Amino acid sequence: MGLSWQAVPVVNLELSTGYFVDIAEQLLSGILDTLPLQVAVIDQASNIVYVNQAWRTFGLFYGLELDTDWFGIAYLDICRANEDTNQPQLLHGIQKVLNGKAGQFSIDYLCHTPTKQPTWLTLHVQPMSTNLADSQLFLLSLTNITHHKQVEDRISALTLTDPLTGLANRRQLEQIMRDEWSRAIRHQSSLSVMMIDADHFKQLNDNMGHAAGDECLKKLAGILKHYTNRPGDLAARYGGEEFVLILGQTTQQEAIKIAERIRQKVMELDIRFAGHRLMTVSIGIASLSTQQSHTTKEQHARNQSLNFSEDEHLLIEQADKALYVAKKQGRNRVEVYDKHHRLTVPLTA
Ligand SMILES: Nc1nc2c(ncn2[C@@H]2O[C@H](COP(=O)(O)OP(=O)(O)OP(=O)(O)O)[C@@H](O)[C@H]2O)c(=O)[nH]1
Repeated sequence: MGLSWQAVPVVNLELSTGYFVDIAEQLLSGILDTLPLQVAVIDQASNIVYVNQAWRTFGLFYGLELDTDWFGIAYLDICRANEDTNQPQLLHGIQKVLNGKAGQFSIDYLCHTPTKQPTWLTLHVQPMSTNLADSQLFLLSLTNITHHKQVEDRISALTLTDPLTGLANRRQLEQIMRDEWSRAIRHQSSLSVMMIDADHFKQLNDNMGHAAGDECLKKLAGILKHYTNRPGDLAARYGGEEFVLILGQTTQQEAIKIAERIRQKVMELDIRFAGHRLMTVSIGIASLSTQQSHTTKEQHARNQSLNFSEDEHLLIEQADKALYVAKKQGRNRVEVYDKHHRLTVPLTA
């Protein structure tokens, strides 16, 4: 028999209770099977008592048949078998709801199926207010949020990346600098920062044109990327024709070697402008040695009011001063922050 919303109240009056329940069940399962989100009902032991069509369809990606008998399978066992990201939090959260210790639980997690691209899902579980069964039932839903996550990732890449060179932008540089600075202090390890500036770039632009200037910056960025491959390293465009490298667990001596290689590689690009002039870079280096990070850690311990956010900019400021000296000394050279102006972490009185 066909069913429409208008038809329900009219036929309702003449229906026996059993027949009405039958129609209501059809209507309900029709609604649940039409939903794009995956719905299951589980009992207190997490055993599945109902799944909708979207749930069955998603089962195909695990290599299961559409008519798989889901009933009686413990959902927590499924979670344990799939070593998805956030599995411990997922199990813990569901268990808390089943034990009545939480009113509901939601989590976003990355789900790996053997036959589908990794899929981001939001899992939501909460008790149902129903007296249909002796035991408490719980509604569990899975919503596919992969598309939203991809958009989110794209936006965050755009906000953290320089569009011309693909290197980190200043915002990302500040975040990573903060992390690497506190890591160096915590582990009393070395940390170096390098500031790199293209020489006579105004002249290069004027002579070759702005578009060619852009291409030169991209080539320079490619070299910088090559020397920042280790975890804790970052190459960032600081602005215009100025770049900053963060080199985690890198001593001053190691940073000098890297800087010299970068300087050589830029010359090997053999970009010439204004007749004969070779494109070159000037580089300033500042380093936090293991002793200095140790001292800084002690100072921090002594004085909790010391402001970390002021400290983390110190190396960039010092590298900038060293770069200024490199420019003054004639360009196409590497300078280290002056020994006589050793890294001094500000101490409050
Ligand atoms: N093509 C291009 N040029 C840029 C970009 N950003 C900054 N510049 C140019 O870089 C030049 C920097 O000039 P200056 O600050 O005078 O420095 P310089 O000519 O390199 O001189 P020194 O640093 O002293 O060697 C300016 O002409 C800017 O217009 C960019 O994204 N693309």
